[in-house]
Amino acid sequence: MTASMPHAAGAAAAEDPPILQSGLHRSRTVTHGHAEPESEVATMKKTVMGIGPMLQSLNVMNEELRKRKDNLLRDKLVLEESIVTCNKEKDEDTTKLSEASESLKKLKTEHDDGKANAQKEIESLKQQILDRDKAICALVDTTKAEARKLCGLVIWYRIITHKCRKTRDCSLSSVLRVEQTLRILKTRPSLHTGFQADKLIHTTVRLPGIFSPRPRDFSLPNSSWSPKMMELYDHYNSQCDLETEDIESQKGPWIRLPSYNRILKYAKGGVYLSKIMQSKARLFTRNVYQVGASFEYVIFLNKEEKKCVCLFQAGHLLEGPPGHVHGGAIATMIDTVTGTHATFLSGLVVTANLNINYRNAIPLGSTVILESTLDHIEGRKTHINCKVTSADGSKVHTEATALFVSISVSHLMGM
Ligand SMILES: CCCCCCCCCCCCCC(=O)SCCNC(=O)CCNC(=O)[C@H](O)C(C)(C)COP(=O)(O)OP(=O)(O)OC[C@H]1O[C@@H](n2cnc3c(N)ncnc32)[C@H](O)[C@@H]1OP(=O)(O)O
Repeated sequence: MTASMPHAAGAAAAEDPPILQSGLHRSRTVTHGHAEPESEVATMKKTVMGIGPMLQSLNVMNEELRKRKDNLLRDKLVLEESIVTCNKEKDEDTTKLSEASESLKKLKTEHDDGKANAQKEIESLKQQILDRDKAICALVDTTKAEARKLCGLVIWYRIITHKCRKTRDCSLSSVLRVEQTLRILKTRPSLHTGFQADKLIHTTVRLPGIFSPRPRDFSLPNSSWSPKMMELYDHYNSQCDLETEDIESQKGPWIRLPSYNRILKYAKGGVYLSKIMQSKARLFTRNVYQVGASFEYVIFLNKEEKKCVCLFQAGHLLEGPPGHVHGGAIATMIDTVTGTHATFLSGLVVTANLNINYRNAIPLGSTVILESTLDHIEGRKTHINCKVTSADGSKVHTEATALFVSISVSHLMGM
């Protein structure tokens, strides 16, 4: 029976749900088969009765599906909305990004311009410093002996004045003010009328702070000084004019020379000056901060008698022979005192020759006196004698002669 069904009916049956299919199948069987019609009807009825709940569940399913579809549609709408928002934000971000990169580009250009300008200014400042350095060298290199002396004193005596400690210029500005200094130097009568030591000293105290602005003065007494050292210090210091810090107007026969651990302050940029102004450079005799450990000394200068006296207390770091001072340390002190003395007398000098006779060893920790006297000056040569004695003068420890030769600043730079 089933095999004889027409194709159209078979196709329709294939599209119907399985439950309906069985009912239809039977009704078709009844129609074509003409067999047991009543039971067929009853079956049909049963089938139709069964369809109701099925339809109900299908409707429930349908409703659920519809709800899900609605939910999905709502979700889709929400998603679409957020996509729109995202796109808007993306557009805004893109605009902001392009604005930011634009201003970054602008900033970079400004920065580059600023950098180039600063570079130019630095170059021009360097050139100014260089020009001034050259001007100093040119002045020093003049044939005038007074000019040489003057410039030597300008360099060296700056540190022996009290006034230099009051100057607080930074290195760069001080170098830039060299021009002003040069003007002062050129108008000094001493350049043309002969060497006038007092005036030169006075000139040097006007110099801007090439030197350290407020350095520690190592020549002042400290807790390590022995009673003998203090006694001698008081003796000479009481003969110094304490009223004024200006060397030119000091009336006492003695001047206590301040002493710092840094002679020249570092100046940036200048080829010539920076060659001799090294930031880490420290005076050999003043580079130990621990009081009493190495060289404790103070130099007094007597302008009228053209002599120097140095009170020296040798610390435990200066040992040579057990319990006694190293010969090199003694030589160092002799060179220092005679060198300072020669500088006062002749301006910028270097030691050319030093002859030393060690007569009696110096006990470590003891106080001795170094007396530096002028032998004679002969052209560029300054001959100095030096004697090292015990504090009471009863024992001669060392005797020396020293030769100092005057040099120009450019010689110093070329050394
Ligand atoms: C107040 C301020 C305080 C400062 C505080 C600092 C405290 C520190 C102080 C510390 C101070 C420490 C100080 C230091 O530690 S200074 C450091 C140690 N010294 C040196 O490094 C000096 C190196 N030498 C030179 O630069 C040159 O050789 C000099 C400049 C010396 C001479 O070369 P230059 O080419 O310029 O000149 P020249 O050769 O035509 O000679 C000129 C004249 O000199 C005579 N001659 C030369 N050499 C000798 C010799 N060995 N014995 C005897 N005679 C000598 C020569 O015959 C001639 O005489 P004459 O033919 O004209 O008659």
